[in-house]
Amino acid sequence: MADAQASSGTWSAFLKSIASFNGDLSSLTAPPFILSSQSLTEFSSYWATHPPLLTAAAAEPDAARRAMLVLKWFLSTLKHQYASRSEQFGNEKKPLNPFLGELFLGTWTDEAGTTTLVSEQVSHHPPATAYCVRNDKTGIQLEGYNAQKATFKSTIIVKQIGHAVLTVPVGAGDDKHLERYLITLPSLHIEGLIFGAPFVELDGSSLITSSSGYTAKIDYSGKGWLSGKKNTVVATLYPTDNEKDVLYNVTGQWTKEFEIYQGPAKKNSKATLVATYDAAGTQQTDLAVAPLDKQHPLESRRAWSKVADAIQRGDMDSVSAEKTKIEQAQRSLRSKESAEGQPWERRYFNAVAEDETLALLGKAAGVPLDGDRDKTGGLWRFDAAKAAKADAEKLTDEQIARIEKEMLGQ
Ligand SMILES: CC(C)CCC[C@@H](C)[C@H]1CC[C@H]2[C@@H]3CC=C4C[C@@H](O)CC[C@]4(C)[C@H]3CC[C@]12C
Repeated sequence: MADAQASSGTWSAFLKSIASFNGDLSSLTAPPFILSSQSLTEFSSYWATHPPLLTAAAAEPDAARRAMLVLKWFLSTLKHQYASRSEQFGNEKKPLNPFLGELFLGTWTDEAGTTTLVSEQVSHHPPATAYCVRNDKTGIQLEGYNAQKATFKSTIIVKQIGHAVLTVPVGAGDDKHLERYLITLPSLHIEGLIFGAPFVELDGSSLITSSSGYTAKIDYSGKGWLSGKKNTVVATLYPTDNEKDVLYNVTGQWTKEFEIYQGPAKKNSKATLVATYDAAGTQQTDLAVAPLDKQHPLESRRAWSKVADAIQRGDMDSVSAEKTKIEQAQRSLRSKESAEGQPWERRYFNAVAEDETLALLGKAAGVPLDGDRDKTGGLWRFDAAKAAKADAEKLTDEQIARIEKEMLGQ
């Protein structure tokens, strides 16, 4: 509390500044206690905090049940995606604004096998992060990208732009194929701003549409809405062409517990209960990240280590000095690139002209065929050949020093 007291002056100045802000979240100058030493590239890891849930659909023979398991996994990610910072620190924080080419790489190892994450900042203007999560045992893959559009109306309102695609290898023999799920993202707003303890609440709805012909529609609400409880979630799963034929429904809170029932909600009873999920009680698998000295120089924690240290120490002069080094190096690199007509080459992703999944499912999920590329810098897709090349690369000490100088101003 002493902290909040001491910074209450800066907090009201901060509130005034966001009331007149222009939609660019990275331009907000937040008071020290709200600054996170974690960059947005790290947030991609929230998609697989429970690899056994992510991969569960691969072993399920029934297509409708697979769609239900995918919905369950998606809902299980929400707590970490949207509430983990406020639960850990007592408030949401302002993440570091990634630089173009920033990477976040890691591995989960558990009963689901080995699951790897690559996350890359693929666009700077507008800022967009792309990611790919791959599981070795099942061949399940999740890829996607996202950007945010913020507005201010009593509080910070954030619309997520972008989508994710989950591919699940299913069937046997002649029927072997990849089932696809196109996933859209909920919108959110910040609550608790005037009390100096901001946290995320989800609102609106999102969809998961599958190539097997099912759609899940997920509705989000908070305190003072339908149920009056915060972090409320209600979902229905139905054949994409008949929203009235509800096969499963979900009700609960994405930070606590939710139940999955067979059939429409009006028939919910003990007898129709299919599964329950305890978000608070389910153990997550920790992501293993290489030690700093073994990381690529553009990996997030290594690249931002001086800024992060300064944030930990509360040394705001060093924070801004160290940030400026990276920002200036990035600016001169961009002008060099445009002078030479050589744009920055993404390490794991390509901006593609069109995409099969969007052609197939985009309409049902409300995702435009071009993947909103004007707002995300591209329709970004993972490139396995690039990834294999990147993973095999060995940098010499000279190369590392050069990257650190040219790209990070070190
Ligand atoms: C703390 C307040 C006062 C400052 C504003 C912080 C803003 C920039 C933060 C608060 C919550 C954050 C969001 C929380 C969770 C996610 C899900 C993740 O998959 C993509 C990024 C995204 C969508 C974050 C984007 C940045 C965000 C909107």
